[in-house]
Amino acid sequence: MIGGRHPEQGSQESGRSIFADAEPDFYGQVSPLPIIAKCQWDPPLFKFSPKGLSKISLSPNCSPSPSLTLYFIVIMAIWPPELPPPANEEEKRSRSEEAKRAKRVSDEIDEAIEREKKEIQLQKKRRPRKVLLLGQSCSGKSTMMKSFQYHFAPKAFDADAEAWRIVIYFNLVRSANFILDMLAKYSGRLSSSGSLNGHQSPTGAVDELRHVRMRLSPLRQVEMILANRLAADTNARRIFDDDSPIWQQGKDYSVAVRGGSSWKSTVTSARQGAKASEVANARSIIEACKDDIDALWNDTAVHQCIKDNKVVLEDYSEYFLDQATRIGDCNYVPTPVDVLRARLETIGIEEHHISMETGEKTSFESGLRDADLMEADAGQEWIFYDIEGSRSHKATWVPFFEDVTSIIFLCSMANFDQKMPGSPPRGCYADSYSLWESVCKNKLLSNATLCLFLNKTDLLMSKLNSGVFFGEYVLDYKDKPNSYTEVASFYKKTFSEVHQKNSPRKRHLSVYPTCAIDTKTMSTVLRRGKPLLVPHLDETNIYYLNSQRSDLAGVP
Ligand SMILES: Nc1nc2c(ncn2[C@@H]2O[C@H](COP(=O)(O)OP(=O)(O)OP(=O)(O)O)[C@@H](O)[C@H]2O)c(=O)[nH]1
Ligand SMILES: [Mg+2]
Repeated sequence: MIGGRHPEQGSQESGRSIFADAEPDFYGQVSPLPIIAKCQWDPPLFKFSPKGLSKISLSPNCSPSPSLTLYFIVIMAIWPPELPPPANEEEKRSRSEEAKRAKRVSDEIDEAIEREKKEIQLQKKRRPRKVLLLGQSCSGKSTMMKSFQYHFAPKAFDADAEAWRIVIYFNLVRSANFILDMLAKYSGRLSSSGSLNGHQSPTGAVDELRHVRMRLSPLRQVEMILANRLAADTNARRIFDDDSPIWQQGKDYSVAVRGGSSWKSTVTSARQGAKASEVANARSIIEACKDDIDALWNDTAVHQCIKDNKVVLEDYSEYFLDQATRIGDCNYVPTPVDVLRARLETIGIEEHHISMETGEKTSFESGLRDADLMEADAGQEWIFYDIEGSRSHKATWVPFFEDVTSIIFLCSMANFDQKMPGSPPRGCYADSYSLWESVCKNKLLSNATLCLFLNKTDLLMSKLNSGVFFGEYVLDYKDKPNSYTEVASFYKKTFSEVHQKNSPRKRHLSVYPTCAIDTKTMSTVLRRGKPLLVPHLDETNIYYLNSQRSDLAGVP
């Protein structure tokens, strides 16, 4: 139905008609309001929408006076005029035919409007959704991206698992060698009574520990092979940090890749030749060493040494060392959690294209508000820009990302007791806080929806439970209770205030405590946008490392 009255009441008058030959782009533009009719004055000045007087819209090219506007409003209200009853049968028939024709035109216009609406919606949907991942190094950006892929593009995730296998081996071997280095450093303190730093090894023999170290010596070569395999094929860099003592920094070097996902195809493509046999060789050495790695890691003297000397292990080390026998098995196939745990440092800006396979709802687009959840089509493309942690600070890249739809900022809640290198070094909490502040106040990013993921809830919990005091490192915390709920609430409150104070415009901020390696809770966050909000935190609902450490299934 178009116009103010039904067409049967009469619609035509010579020279003027409210029935348009209305092409949707009558004014050479795609209008969000459906064009329903136009006045056929020459030149046409107005177009009307079907929803009555309130929705009359003007051609962008004309600016009529208020009296002229009023005139058209009145015309719309009274148009078309009442016609006198037909004088004879022929006139009645002709009017009826005219009405039918008008109805046909009306229906065609309705259909065109509907088509136009659908097309616009489709175009909006087809546009790739762009998400910027920001945060300190090691805050979990790449892991969050993998988690998104795991939930919404599972086939692509599975296809990548083979490439991650090499990273997993590398992480395991690197961790074992790190422990060996630490023991070498403290071997001077191996006392004649057979104890390490005064702590008796459960085997009762430090000699046995020495033998284990000797049997694990081929792992040096394996580490080099895997590092070269990952690095050489991928323009990667190996970072040698000679100045930092490895037993404190946990990083004598790390391996990183550049350039999105291309490294995965290069790593998996070489199935034959020298490189493939090198990797096969490395695998059999790992298999031969797996029980010794396990024995080393389960030696209480090793753990005591870590504790006494405040040695910081990489986040992934405990997990992979716990899983040494499984990973070392010749039939080992990486699990999703193994892939999420695998660590490969990002260099520069990585662009990841993820094509939605499930067509499920995701909460990412809308700033995680329930009301706006997006029903994505299968095939919907997402582009994640994963920015290297240290680069996140230098906002030179910002102008390239003005059109991103969402920003996900990851703040690790577990590194508050560590220091960022630099001169002078500053605490990781302060560093993340200032990075967040600069993201919030950036005008060029002000149109993007903002999500803050307070990540590594599991590590925060185990750290607080082990007796590390948050208030000792973050003075603003004062003497509040050293509990997970209080600390997480503190993070939420202070970071929300920073956003409120600095955002160039009023916008919604969603804050979520997350554990990026936990597939179950991440499913809730990513799919429903309704995870465990900090004010209502229930500690029992949050996954944390239990005594077995490898059990990830304990999330209710
Ligand atoms: N325990 C635990 N580990 C996590 C969590 N999130 C990430 N990790 C681990 O932390 C390590 C670093 O995560 P990444 O995702 O590589 O960090 P990133 O922010 O991309 O770091 P850069 O690439 O250096 O900028 C990986 O080993 C992850 O498996 C978490 O919530 N809990
Ligand atoms: Mg990364």
